[in-house]
Amino acid sequence: MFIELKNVNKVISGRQLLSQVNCEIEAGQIAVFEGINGSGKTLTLKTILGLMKVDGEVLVAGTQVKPQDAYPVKAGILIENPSLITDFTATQNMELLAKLDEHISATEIAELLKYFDLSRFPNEKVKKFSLGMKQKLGIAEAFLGSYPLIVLDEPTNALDSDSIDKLVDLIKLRQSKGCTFVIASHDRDFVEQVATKRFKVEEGVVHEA
Ligand SMILES: Nc1ncnc2c1ncn2[C@@H]1O[C@H](COP(=O)(O)OP(=O)(O)OP(=O)(O)O)[C@@H](O)[C@H]1O
Repeated sequence: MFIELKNVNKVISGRQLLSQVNCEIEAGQIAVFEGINGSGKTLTLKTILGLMKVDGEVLVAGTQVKPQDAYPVKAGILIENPSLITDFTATQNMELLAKLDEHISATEIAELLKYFDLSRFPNEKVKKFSLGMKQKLGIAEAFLGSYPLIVLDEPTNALDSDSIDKLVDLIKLRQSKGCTFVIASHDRDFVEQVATKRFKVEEGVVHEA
């Protein structure tokens, strides 16, 4: 099993935000967590990535996830709003992220930016970008480095339908090369197109759909 959550609980200020979560995701799956706003999708993704301390056990690629580590799980990540430096251009943002991994080449950066139609304004700072352009840059960053795991929180937010089609194609291409995806989304059309495994999240309870 590539990802395992065993009896995971999270309580903040007396509120049970994740309740006895058990789930298993095999390598190469596109696992989608669905649920209404505030149901616990983002918290589940953060748990998998070790971005939040929880009670219970979290395993990724057979290793216990330790939130106290600097970079607990190596993955491509788009979680909540893309964390972009708005005074940088798209390329500069990608180059900054690429510093984490010596294998990332300038060609890979250029190809991803071109794929998401972000190379038309090479000197434009991100602060001038539209919401959709920022979202696409956040997605491009998540695909950078070809990590075996990519985690995307509401990736279709602010995207036009052509961009969603491109995202779907790229997810499927990477899956065909063995990448595992964990996605939170309430975009039903998108979920129908990509999901190979679906989980419903309701008030912090996760069950397989
Ligand atoms: N740090 C925190 N402290 C207290 N409550 C929190 C914290 N983080 C999240 N919550 C609460 O936990 C619940 C689940 O949050 P989560 O962000 O996982 O929702 P979600 O399913 O991703 O929703 P959305 O679709 O709106 O993104 C929400 O009620 C939220 O208010």
